[in-house]
Amino acid sequence: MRFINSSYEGLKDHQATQLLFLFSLCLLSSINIIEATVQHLKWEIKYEYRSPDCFKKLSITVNGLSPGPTITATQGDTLIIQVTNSLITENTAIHWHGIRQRGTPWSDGTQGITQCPILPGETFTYQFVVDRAGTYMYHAHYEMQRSAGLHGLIRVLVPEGTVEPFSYDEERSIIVNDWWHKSAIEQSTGLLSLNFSWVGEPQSLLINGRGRYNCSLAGTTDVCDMTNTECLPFVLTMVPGKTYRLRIASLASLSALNLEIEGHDMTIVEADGHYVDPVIVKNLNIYSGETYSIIVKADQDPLRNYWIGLNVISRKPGTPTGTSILNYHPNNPLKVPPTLPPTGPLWNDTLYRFNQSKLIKSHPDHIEPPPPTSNRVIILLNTQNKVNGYIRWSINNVSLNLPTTPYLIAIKENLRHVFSKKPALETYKYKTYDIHSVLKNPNTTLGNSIHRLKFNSTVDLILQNANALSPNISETHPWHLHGHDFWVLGYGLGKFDPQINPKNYNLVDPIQKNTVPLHPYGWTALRFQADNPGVWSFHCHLEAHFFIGMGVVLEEGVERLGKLPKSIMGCGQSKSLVRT
Ligand SMILES: O=C1O[C@H]([C@@H](O)CO)C(O)=C1O
Repeated sequence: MRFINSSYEGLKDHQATQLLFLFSLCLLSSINIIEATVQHLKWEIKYEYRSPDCFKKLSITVNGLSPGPTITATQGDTLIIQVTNSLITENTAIHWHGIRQRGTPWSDGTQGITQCPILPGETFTYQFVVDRAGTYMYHAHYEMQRSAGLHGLIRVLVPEGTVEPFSYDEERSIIVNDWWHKSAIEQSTGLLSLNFSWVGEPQSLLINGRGRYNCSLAGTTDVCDMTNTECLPFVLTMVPGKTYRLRIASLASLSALNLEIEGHDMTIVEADGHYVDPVIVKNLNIYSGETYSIIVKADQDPLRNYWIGLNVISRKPGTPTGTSILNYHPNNPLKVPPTLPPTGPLWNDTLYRFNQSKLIKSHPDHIEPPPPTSNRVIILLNTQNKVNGYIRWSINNVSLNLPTTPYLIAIKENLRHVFSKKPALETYKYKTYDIHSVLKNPNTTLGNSIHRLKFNSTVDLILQNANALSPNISETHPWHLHGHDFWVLGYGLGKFDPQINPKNYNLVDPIQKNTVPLHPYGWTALRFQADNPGVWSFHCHLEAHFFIGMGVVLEEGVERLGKLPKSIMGCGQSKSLVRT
């Protein structure tokens, strides 16, 4: 067992238990010696001025970086991440997106759900095992801090000696996201105002934290400077003839994105930590919260550079193409390609996106088939509504309002009265709902209910899209499930028919994911096993949509958990628990 920068001192009880568990694994493993590493990371979260697209703005950094440092670990490693909140006036919490947190639900990092927020000046320690190789991400899960730049990538490598079902010479990582010049606070205040103030389309698209705003639009050179080296494009250098694995993560707040590498095919080989039956595409649609690995060959004209273009899809674009340079070594990295950057597919070509979603299947040698039937089917209707004049998003006519006492603590410590159990999700009568029309009465209610799933049961979640508050608008919503992967059984356009559509589910080789798109006016059918004791949110990964209610909270097997760490407590009614 290797220890990186580690020390036993100061470990909490549950941390010690986990180490003991790792030791036992080493002892028990007489055939394969499991080499598990414990990595200690110390992070400081801070506001700092940055100019990722030439426009100077406050960004949230991790140890001075936005995007934050990439975490690289090997399957089976334990990560101990000590997060100090130096935001001065804001709380924070960090979610490890795609890591299932088996046995450590209190480290999921969802404020209001699994923990109290980390107060300014305080330090909170996350500890968890990365139990499956793949590409994941981390990001703030507090208010709208993710869109201020608190995000980064997690690479979990396969154990030494394990062969992946594809080969490459080298690998690189790419984070894509959208960027506004209005702060996250301004955006969230606008969303919570009676006179709803919507931020609109992003000013820039960033690739590895770099974009380019046309400063002549900014009106003043004080805040926008196109000679600032911070906004030089990201350059991906490739050696002619070599093959590359690109790990791509979307940390967009709002935009569905399309990534194209001019003149180069992409072979999709991994999605959300699962191997894909390889498919070749000209460009990749990627939704907020998703990760992919693609294989790209440097097999084009080595005498020139090429554009990597990032475009908004699904919403009417108001943002220029984000660009990076694919540099063929040894050309000058900043040699401008002689062509125009890719403009991507038509933004409103839903069928194109729908068909690409359907292409993603499990790799034939890595199929873990889903249970053939489920114990419970929950249809989740996605609607845009109003509550006393405020715009909200709702699921089955309830708009989620997180309680001040996190659910995990409330359930385990007998404080269940802080939230309601009703209404049960299945009681919503969606049968007569016309998904193609604007609601005549858009009023709905706020709720903080939690939905208990029978431990180890198999659950189908059917996401159903509908028209928003304006006519002829149905948005794309990427849905993310915490604590689990689900099988993607099917996508459809139109209204889900519980009698007919399940007959066409893919039960043979569905991909497993943790984030999946719900296409405009369509449905997406998922199946998962409720086998991870804890409280888990399932929500739209668009920052603004979750912020105004678009999610549900699920619970399973909490009674099986041992004592909760006191470090997650201290807010709402859990204040009294830390005093005792
Ligand atoms: O949540 C949203 O609000 C606006 C619009 O529906 C109301 O202005 C928009 O485009 C969203 O995605």
